[in-house]
Amino acid sequence: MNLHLDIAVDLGTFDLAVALGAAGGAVTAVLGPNGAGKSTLLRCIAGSLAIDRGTISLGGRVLDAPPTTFVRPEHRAIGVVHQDHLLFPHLSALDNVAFGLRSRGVRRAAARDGARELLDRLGVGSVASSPPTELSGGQAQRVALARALATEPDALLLDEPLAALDAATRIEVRRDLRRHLAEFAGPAILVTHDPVDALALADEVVVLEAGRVAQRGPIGEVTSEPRSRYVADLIGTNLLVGTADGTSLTTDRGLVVALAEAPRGPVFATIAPAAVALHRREPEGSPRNRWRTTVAHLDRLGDRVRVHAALPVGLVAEITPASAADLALAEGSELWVSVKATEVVAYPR
Ligand SMILES: Nc1ncnc2c1ncn2[C@@H]1O[C@H](COP(=O)(O)OP(=O)(O)OP(=O)(O)O)[C@@H](O)[C@H]1O
Repeated sequence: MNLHLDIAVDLGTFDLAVALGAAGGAVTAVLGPNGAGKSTLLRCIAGSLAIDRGTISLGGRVLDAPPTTFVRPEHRAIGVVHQDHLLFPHLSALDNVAFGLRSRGVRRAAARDGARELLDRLGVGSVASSPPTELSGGQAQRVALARALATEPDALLLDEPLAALDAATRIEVRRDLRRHLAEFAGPAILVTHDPVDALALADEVVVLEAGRVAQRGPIGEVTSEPRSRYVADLIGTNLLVGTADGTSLTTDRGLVVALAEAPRGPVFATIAPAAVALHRREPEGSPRNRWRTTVAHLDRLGDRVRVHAALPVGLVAEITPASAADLALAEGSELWVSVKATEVVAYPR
């Protein structure tokens, strides 16, 4: 059961144009900054928003293909889990899960049996008779997943399913979700802001920016060769965009960077923040890349300090608090930055 879509939607101030395929049994994470169009994409698949052009099909069945075909949301066999679970407040957890089965014509007793079994499977059987207001965030999210799975959907859509949970619950629900997604035979699309969710849960990643696919592929590939500032920021690495001539690369900010081996033409390049060395005086010896700059700002990140060099150098270095103290770094202070040519990893744009 594969999901295929190639769609265009025009919302006036925003337009979405996306093509993607998601295989049965695979989890595809959709990542992207606020306003990139992630929720709009899910609404199109779920059927709460009709597309303007293109097609959406699931298991070969066409769900939306204007102007001829539009399958209503309740006939799409797609389960949806939202960030805020959206359980019916006047129904118990059990009846929330049974509701979907009832609306598909399953008799009351059988629907409640099915719902009870699912709640047990998801580890929330003990709160079956509680109303949503008496559930913790983690319990409510498990009930919401049970409700989505109850009708045996052909595909699952999860819109930031872990975002409303506290840190400890999030880890627990993420682990359970991983297990349930592994058992799910259809395609699952997971919208998330959190690269940890994508790493833990997804097989494939699609990065959306401004309504377009900026990058896609297996998660390891996307993170090892970022092709947008959004992805580079997400994984915390330096991304250079420029043109290479075989020995060096000139960035779009006018910085010339020596390379150990270089493709020619338009390239991206990454430099790990830990590979950016800082010095109070001009470094001696081998580094071919050395620049005099100032500190634009400093961030403390766990047991590391991230030092942002001013433009046009614009690189971020990651050092220990002890080194930051040795270097007497403060915003505006002068420093030298060096990077070995072998630490610059370039790949074609
Ligand atoms: N019904 C609508 N009419 C007009 N514009 C809309 C409509 N719905 C969403 N938009 C716009 O579409 C853009 C994409 O919104 P969307 O909610 O899909 O982004 P998102 O990637 O899910 O963002 P977030 O991460 O903040 O949830 C936004 O600029 C939003 O204002």
